[in-house]
Amino acid sequence: MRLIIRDTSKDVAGYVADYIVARIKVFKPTADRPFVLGLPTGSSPLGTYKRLVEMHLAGEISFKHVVTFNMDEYVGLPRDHPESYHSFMWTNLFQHIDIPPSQVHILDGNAENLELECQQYEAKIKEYGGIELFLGGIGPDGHIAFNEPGSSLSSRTRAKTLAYETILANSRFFGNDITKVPKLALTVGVGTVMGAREVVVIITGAHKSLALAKCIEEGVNHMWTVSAIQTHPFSMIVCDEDATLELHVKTVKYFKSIEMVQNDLIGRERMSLQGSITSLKGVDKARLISGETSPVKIKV
Ligand SMILES: N[C@@H]1[C@@H](O)[C@H](O)[C@@H](COP(=O)(O)O)O[C@@H]1O
Repeated sequence: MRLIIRDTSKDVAGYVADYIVARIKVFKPTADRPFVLGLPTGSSPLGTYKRLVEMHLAGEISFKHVVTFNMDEYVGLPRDHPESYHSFMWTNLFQHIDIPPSQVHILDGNAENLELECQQYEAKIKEYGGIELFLGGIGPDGHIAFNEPGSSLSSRTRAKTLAYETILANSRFFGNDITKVPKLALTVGVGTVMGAREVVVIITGAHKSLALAKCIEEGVNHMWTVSAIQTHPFSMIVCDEDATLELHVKTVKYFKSIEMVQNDLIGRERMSLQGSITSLKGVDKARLISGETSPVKIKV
């Protein structure tokens, strides 16, 4: 797992958007072989979505051959409610880009049979050959999607009762009235997220610093479900300085030094390639294009 630390949440958004765009470009998606992207809601990805829209409008990226699967949705909230995750995604991303609506997948929290809805969602992901890159955010209690503390780390898409802390945190979107926050949600499981070929998690703000520390400095633990990322073969957390407050200085220095060494390798790789990156493939190439990681694999 890599930890990328940027000064501000805006820098984090820029980094993540550039990275996703580079990954899509290198993948060269087609109608028959689309790029399958997992997406979160919340304030964490907002800056990234804004930047993705800007890049699309500037003609730098097309989403025509991108298929998306969102992480979660409230149960019982009308689809057109301003706080439904359907509304969130269309308002902040989908309506501004060229993704065909048929390629957008969001769980239906109003489905008659919620269990069947979840099973079909998993089946659909499988049908597309799995998720190429799952982008996530976390709650202050370290939950990913709506996988609240105590969720099984091998869980799949299902209905979940929300933790009181999450209801409280999300009440800010419902006029600070906790009675208006749905208490149940449909969510992909920790196992669904970790089943993606790559996982990228955004963690910003001092209120997430304890979760970040638990996630990377302690063991894999169902009380901090995002910590399952430690078992993923290809993952990255992108955080801001504020989120590092609870980390040991040694941890911060370690991950910064790894990035420094990698940047140095990128420089050398670029020189030896003399501007050509044609010999590189897939993710290695994306990481080189995004300008932040090296095509040379380093065990971290
Ligand atoms: N289900 C969502 C999560 O997917 C999200 O990561 C979390 C954090 O939201 P924010 O980014 O606004 O802090 O909120 C909700 O609980």
